[in-house]
Amino acid sequence: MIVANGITKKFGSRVLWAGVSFSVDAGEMIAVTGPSGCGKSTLLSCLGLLDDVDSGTIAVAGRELGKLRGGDRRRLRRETLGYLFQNYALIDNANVNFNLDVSTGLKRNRRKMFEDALRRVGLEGRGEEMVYRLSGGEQQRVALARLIVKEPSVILADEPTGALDAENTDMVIDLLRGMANNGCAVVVATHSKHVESNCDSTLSLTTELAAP
Ligand SMILES: Nc1ncnc2c1ncn2[C@@H]1O[C@H](COP(=O)(O)OP(=O)(O)OP(=O)(O)O)[C@@H](O)[C@H]1O
Repeated sequence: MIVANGITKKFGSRVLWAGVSFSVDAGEMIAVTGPSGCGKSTLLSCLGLLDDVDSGTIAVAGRELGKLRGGDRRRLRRETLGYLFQNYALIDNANVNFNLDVSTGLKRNRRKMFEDALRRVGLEGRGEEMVYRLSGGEQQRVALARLIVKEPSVILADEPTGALDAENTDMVIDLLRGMANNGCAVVVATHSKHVESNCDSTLSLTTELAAP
């Protein structure tokens, strides 16, 4: 589902990572680890068409990202990619259900789908609440419910358990695992050994490459 071949990313003269190759199959969940600043979030952004690598290639669902232009990039983002990033990308000034609605397209039985997703993230019956009134951890779980509704083939999760307590951390791990078991390729950037131990494999980035 994801194949990265010899990818390198620099900011100015600073090399974040160089010659990195890995693949993530459908049904697989991998952890991306490494010290703060080593480029985990940047890697997820490159996989998710939010940034570009300097060299090497990335293919997602058989499409080479560097060759995609406007409409094709948008389509891949909309139809294939699911993001669970630190700002959650929620619409604060709207209720929870509205935020789930933006990812459903033309799917039927939306109301039932939303209720089911909210139940699975422990927010049963909270669909009418305004997002700005929710806690950080609750907002993170709304973002997760949005992924459950969207059913993407690829999930890019950046420190998805950062704002959560132990119980909710396990719920997030279980849900991501469940989506992987349903055929999704899941990439999780994390500092948590617990999250890492629940993944199938680990891609470890180091800062050694960044030394001047
Ligand atoms: N657009 C940019 N321009 C210049 N430098 C950038 C840019 N984006 C990120 N960086 C730098 O690249 C480095 C890697 O950032 P990134 O957020 O990918 O690290 P990370 O491994 O996810 O860190 P953390 O674990 O702290 O979240 C940082 O030093 C950051 O300041």
